[in-house]
Amino acid sequence: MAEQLSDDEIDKALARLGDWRRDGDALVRRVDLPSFPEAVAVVNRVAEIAESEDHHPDIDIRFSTLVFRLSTHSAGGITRLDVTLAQEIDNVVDVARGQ
Ligand SMILES: C[C@H](O)[C@H](O)[C@H]1CNC2=NC(N)=NC(=O)C2=N1
Repeated sequence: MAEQLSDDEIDKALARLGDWRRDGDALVRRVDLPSFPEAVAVVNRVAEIAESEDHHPDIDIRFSTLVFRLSTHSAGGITRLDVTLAQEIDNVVDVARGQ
């Protein structure tokens, strides 16, 4: 089972994950997409990745704005699984934006 990262390890991960912040026991990123269908397409792609890894984000969908919250429930905090998923979400968002 993945273990909680230390505060220092989380800070180092956040330095690489520029669009993410820490909120207590979770990594959080807000993403603004141009439209609702594009936001849902990002959610669907992230859902595929989450299923394949058996590691699932909390996702808030409000029109074309998404907020992802990543935490490892079984560990009670942030683990390497959350850092990996954050990077993968960044990749999905970049592709959706054509970057
Ligand atoms: C049984 C299943 O493997 C577990 O419930 C998985 C599913 N997805 C999960 N997702 C997250 N974010 N944390 C978990 O601890 C977790 N556990």
